[in-house]
Amino acid sequence: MKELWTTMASLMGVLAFFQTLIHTVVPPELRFAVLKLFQRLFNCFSAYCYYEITEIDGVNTNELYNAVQLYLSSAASSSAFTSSNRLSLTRGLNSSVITYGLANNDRLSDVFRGVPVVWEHIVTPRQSQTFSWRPMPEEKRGFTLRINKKNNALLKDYLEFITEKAGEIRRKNQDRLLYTNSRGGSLDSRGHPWESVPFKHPSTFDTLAMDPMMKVQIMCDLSDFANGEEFYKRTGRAWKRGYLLYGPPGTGKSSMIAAMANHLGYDIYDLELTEVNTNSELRKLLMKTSSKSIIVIEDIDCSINLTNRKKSNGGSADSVSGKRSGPSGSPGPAGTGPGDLDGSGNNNSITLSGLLNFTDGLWSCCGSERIFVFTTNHIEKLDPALLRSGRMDMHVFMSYCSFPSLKILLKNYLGIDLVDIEKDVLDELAAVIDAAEMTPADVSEVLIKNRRDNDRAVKELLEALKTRAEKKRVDMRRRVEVEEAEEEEKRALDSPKDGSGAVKCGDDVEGDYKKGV
Ligand SMILES: Nc1ncnc2c1ncn2[C@@H]1O[C@H](COP(=O)(O)OP(=O)(O)OP(=O)(O)O)[C@@H](O)[C@H]1O
Ligand SMILES: [Mg+2]
Repeated sequence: MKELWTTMASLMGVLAFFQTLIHTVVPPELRFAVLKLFQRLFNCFSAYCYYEITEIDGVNTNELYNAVQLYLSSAASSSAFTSSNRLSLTRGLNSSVITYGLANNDRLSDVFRGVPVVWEHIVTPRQSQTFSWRPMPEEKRGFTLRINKKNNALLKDYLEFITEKAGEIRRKNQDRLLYTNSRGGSLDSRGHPWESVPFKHPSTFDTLAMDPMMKVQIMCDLSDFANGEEFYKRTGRAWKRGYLLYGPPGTGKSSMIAAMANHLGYDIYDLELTEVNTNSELRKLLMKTSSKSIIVIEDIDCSINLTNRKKSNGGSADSVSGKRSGPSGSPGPAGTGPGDLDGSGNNNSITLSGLLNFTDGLWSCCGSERIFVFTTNHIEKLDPALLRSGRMDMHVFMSYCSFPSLKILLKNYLGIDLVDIEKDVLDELAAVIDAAEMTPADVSEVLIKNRRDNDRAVKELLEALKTRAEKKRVDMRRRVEVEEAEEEEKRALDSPKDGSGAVKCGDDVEGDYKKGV
């Protein structure tokens, strides 16, 4: 230890000597050049390479600086780093997360693929304010990366790794945004058609009550999609995916969308189709969405006149205006038909074809990594073109509360497992749950109301399920009786009085019709 201190003292002495020498011997105008020369000499003999990443690159913000800052901020609190004692703390706009940062002129060590590197945050006062169209910060900030020369080949990969990590952190730290086009076609001061608010829906796949197998399947599908950049590139497919969620009201379709957004860290664009007037307006909205987002159209059957396309195929509606589908007159995306309005901007109303182009056509690929989600309570009302395979990649039926779903709701709302419930009560629940056809929303309601007393909550739920199942049974019996009576009546009307049933030649059919028979 003593030897180390002695060596350090000698080195400091030598350094001080050279500094004084330079100051006395070298004229001031040459000092900078001499120092540079010394630095070059030092670099020649040094085992390290140094890279500077400044905050401002000319007059533009250096994205790499921001990425490094974010990366180091997350890593600063991690034990993988030989961390310094001084860290700066910040909280960004729209964020509820506090981030750590490397304090001014401080250092951090990192290891990438087994290679140690050192980062230094250099902050110096800006000497002269050069002319610039935008105000420059008073301090010059930058990171210096020190890496061993023999590991220099790793630099590109390391910086790519940092950029990717920074993107992840940014998405995690920043609250999701929920966009809406409720202003109709009007733009804000920045020419943006979407309005946004922070999205703080707490729904996750853990809180979502649905068939566990289906849940896992959807989660895997989403993860594959988010990590599938290479796959989509290789196969020449646009990096987008469509989900159609259908089922009765209160079965969790909207909750599922929130869970998807929270799972992937994507923003949501809630597209109000009734506020969109033309196909071209729809296209403009699409162009202004960012990647890594979910574009949602809720209750698609109520949002658009779905007979529109059929009419246009028949040549009655669209053929009047003589519009064709593709830019070269070809049909748009498969199944859009000759009446397709491709969003040429001349239509005075939005059509199903315009919507199909929105999700499938060339314009759907402006930007990437986007998910389209449509929801409906009435899948039978949707145009087959919207349902045909390949249009919506996954059709997800959100069903009434099943036994596995009930298990999740009991855990979420009451904090109990099935083993905590008496065996005969559990058997009764299992026996009645499917017949009751109660939605998860209804079940949640009963559990919320009685959540102070778990036994009471389960009892009330059982009662509600039994009542509902009985009502369903009675309704069903009544419906069957009515149907049987109608059938009987129809049969009686159909059976001819003379027993033959055939209309004889010369019968005055038209006369009977006129008489109102
Ligand atoms: N599958 C579910 N898992 C957990 N909670 C659910 C589920 N379904 C419904 N809920 C609860 O019921 C409420 C209403 O659900 P949600 O809005 O997601 O239903 P929906 O299917 O979108 O209904 P609608 O068709 O009327 O839009 C939610 O706030 C949630 O608390
Ligand atoms: Mg909904």
